Amino acid sequence: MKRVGFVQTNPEFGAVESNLKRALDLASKVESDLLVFPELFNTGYLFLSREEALKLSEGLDGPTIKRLSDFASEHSTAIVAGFPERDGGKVYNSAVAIDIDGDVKGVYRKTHLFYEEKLIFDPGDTGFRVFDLAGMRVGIMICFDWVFPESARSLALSGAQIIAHPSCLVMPYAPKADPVRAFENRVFIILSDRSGVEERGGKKLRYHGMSLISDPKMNILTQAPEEGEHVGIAEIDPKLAEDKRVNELNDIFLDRRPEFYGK
Ligand SMILES: NC(=O)CCCC(N)=O
Repeated sequence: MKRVGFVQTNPEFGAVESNLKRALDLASKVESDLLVFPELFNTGYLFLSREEALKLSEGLDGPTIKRLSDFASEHSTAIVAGFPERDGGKVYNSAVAIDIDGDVKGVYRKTHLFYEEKLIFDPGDTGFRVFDLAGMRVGIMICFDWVFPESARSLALSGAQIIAHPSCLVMPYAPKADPVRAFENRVFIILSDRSGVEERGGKKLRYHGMSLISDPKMNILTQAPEEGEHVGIAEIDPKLAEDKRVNELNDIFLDRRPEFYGK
């Protein structure tokens, strides 16, 4: 069995140090093998320009990743966390995967940018990736990726037992949809959504929280409320995600007929 969880936070835009501190203080209250932090958890979401995103972005050798890596090795907890990633002149809406010894296994760069993110970030170029974290196969999709069924399906076909879903939900659907994505792929999903309201540059965004952990049969094992900062933990058997059978004659992956599925 493994203990996995989400850390739902309400980051203050641009206040990286205090956002990091609050998230890690919350995370240190639990014992877990894997914790998922929200999309852009260290900076906040409501960037007003690409320049602002470049200014607040960091490489894998930056201070945010260092702090997360130190936490991972001190607590033997693998981490998936969303952050604005700088790579040369590019800036991505990314999520880092860090193993229990603090080893930075890599990043996933958000494939499907939402609305004005298209004016801020470069489109992700990693494709959907599965990482070995704490002895589990963990795939990552970021927020709006969930709308495209191909995201979760690609990760499940690549062997993900768990999908980490760091998010800043401005629409209320993902907490209803993620258990379905879990069921139709027979995987666990950890939705780690931020909460709170951001108001800047004449814009206002309200986030939905409702972080959750779903098992492969659509059971919600734990869920946070819409408001506030919360850690949610569930004890799971990742191997349950390897059983894709519906009954003795049907298997959701062996029965696929991609020749009829179009592009
Ligand atoms: N940050 C995002 O990608 C928001 C996407 C829309 C939603 N699913 O709320």
